Amino acid sequence: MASTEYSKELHIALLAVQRATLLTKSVFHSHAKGTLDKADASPVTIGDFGAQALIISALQHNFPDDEIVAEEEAKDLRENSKVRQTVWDLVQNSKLSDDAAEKELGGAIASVDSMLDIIDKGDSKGGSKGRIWAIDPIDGTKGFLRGGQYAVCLGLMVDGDVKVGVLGCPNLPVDDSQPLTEDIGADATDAEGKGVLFSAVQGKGAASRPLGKGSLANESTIGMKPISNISDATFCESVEAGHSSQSDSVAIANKLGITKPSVRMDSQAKYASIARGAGDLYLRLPVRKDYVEKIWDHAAGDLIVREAGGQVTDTEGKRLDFSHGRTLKENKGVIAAPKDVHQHVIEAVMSVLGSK
Ligand SMILES: Nc1ncnc2c1ncn2[C@@H]1O[C@H](COP(=O)(O)O)[C@@H](OP(=O)(O)O)[C@H]1O
Ligand SMILES: [Mg+2]
Repeated sequence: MASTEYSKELHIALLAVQRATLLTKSVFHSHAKGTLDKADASPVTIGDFGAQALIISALQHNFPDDEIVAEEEAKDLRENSKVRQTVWDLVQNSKLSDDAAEKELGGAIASVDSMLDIIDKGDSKGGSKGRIWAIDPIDGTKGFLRGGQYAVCLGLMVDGDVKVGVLGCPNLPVDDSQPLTEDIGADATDAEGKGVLFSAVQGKGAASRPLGKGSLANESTIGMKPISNISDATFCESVEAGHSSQSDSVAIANKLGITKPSVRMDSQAKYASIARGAGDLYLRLPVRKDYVEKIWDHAAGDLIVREAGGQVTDTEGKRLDFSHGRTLKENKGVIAAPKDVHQHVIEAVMSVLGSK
C-alpha cells in the first residue's frame, strides 16, 4: 500500500467499518430468524454495542493516542448481564475472513470487561484540537429495524476538520448507477448485489467498493451527477418527519421547480447516495428549534459528498463546523448539493424558511 497522508487511517477505517457492518447484518438476521432472544434487548441495542466495540478496539490498536466520540456508553451493558453476554458472544464471533486484515485490526478483544472499557472509550468531548474519531455504530435506527437503509459511520477529524470518512451501507446496491428508489433497501439484507463501503480522504476524492466479506475489493471513484436543470433534480430526505420537515421540503422543491417526489431514506445513506450520483440533493430541515445535530451523524457523509464534487452546509449556507464538541451547535439542518447549484438551493431554502 502506498503511504500517502491518511492512507493508514483510511485502510484501518475501511476494515473496521467492514467488520462492524457485517456484525450488524448478522444481528438483523438472527433477530429476523428468531435466534436472538427478543426479550433480551432490541437488536439495535445489541448491534450498536457490538459495532462500537469492534470499531474502537481496531482504532485503539492502531492509533492508541487518538480520541474518540461515539454515540453509546456501556452503562446499560454493565447493568444487564444477559444482554452483555449476547453482545460479547457476537463480538467474539465477528471476524473478517481475511486473517491478515483481522490481524491488522488487532484481533479479538481480550475479555468481556475489556469490551466494556473499550465501548466507554468513546466518551471524548470532541473539540477543535487534535485527532478525534466520530463513530455512529448504527445510524438510522429506524431503518435498521425496518430492514431498510442504515449506515455504520466513522470519521476522523484533525483540529476540527474532517480528513477521513467511511460509511458502511449494507442495504444500498453495489452498482453506483442504480437509480434511487425508496424501497431500495426494503428487505434487501440478504439479496445479491447489496452492501457498499463508501470512503473519502480530504483532497483525494471519494470512492465506493462492495462491502464483501474478506479483503477489501476494488474501489471505484464516485462523483456527483452534474445537473443542467435544477427542476430535474431528485432530492432525499429523512423517512422520519420528526427529523426533517417534510412540508418545508415540498415548499423548497416547488420553489426550485422540482416535480419529482422526494426519496425518503434513513441514515447517512442519503449522503452516500447523492455522492455516487444516484440522487442530487439532500435536505435536512429542522423541525424542532432546540435540536442540535450530532457530529457522528454527519462527519463521514459531509466529507464524502464534498470529495465527490458537492457542497455541504447548513440551511443558512454555513459549512458544518465539527470543532464545537460532540454536537454541531453552530449549525441548523443540512443542505447538500452539487457545488455549482448549491447556492441556488440555499437561496430557495432561505426564502422558504425565512417566510415562516
Ligand atoms: N429531532 C431531530 N432532528 C433531527 N435529527 C434527529 C432528531 N432526533 C434524532 N435525530 C437524529 O437523526 C438520526 C437519523 O437520521 P435520519 O432521519 O437521517 O435517518 C438519528 O440517528 P440514530 O438513528 O443513530 O439515532 C438521530 O441522531
Ligand atoms: Mg445516528
